[in-house]
Amino acid sequence: MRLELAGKQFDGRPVLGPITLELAPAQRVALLGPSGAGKTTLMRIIAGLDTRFHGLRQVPERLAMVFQEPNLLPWRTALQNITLPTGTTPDAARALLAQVGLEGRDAAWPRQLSLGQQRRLALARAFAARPQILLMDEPFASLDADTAGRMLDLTARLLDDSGAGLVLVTHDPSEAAFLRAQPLRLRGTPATLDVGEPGALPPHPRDI
Ligand SMILES: Nc1ncnc2c1ncn2[C@@H]1O[C@H](COP(=O)(O)OP(=O)(O)OP(=O)(O)O)[C@@H](O)[C@H]1O
Repeated sequence: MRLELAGKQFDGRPVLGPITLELAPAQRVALLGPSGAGKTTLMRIIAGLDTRFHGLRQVPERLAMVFQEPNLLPWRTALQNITLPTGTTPDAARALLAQVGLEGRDAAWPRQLSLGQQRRLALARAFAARPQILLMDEPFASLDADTAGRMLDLTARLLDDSGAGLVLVTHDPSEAAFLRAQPLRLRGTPATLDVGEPGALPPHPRDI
């Protein structure tokens, strides 16, 4: 993936300055920075949800996104929430449900699931799309510590198994460290990316 952003404005107000972000296959990065810095704006540009920017965007064919809100289809079962948007088979979807701790909940409606379970379902749906890069915008926010910890474990395992790359938006550097994502800080107005110390890149899981 390669993004060469010349800049991004909202109503004439510059929010993001020149930013170049390149991700090798399976590379993991975390976008950090204070509230309002432009993390979600940058993520939406990477995801292709915001095309009103100056610059160049090259992304692989399969991207999947996990938001803070699970964004499930309310009138579809847990299983259908995986199979319908991704085209994956019911058997593969059941296997993913089991991996995220929702074994046997195929027929549950989203409203019958807790927020933590809904988020795990959204995570299963994202991995069902067999993404080359997973985009996550504060996926562990507003969960209790236990549930957030379990989601982090699960995400780490699914990333290791799939070899997908990661762009994570978070306020919490420890989440980035846990997922072995290189911390990138958005600083200034308009914001640019500070890639930190050279050599700060954590080892790739396959190299450990
Ligand atoms: N649709 C929009 N229209 C106008 N301004 C916007 C829009 N979306 C975001 N902004 C502005 O762009 C700036 C960056 O917002 P953004 O949501 O990207 O920040 P963030 O770093 O993700 O913040 P947080 O950590 O609080 O989620 C903010 O000043 C925000 O007010």
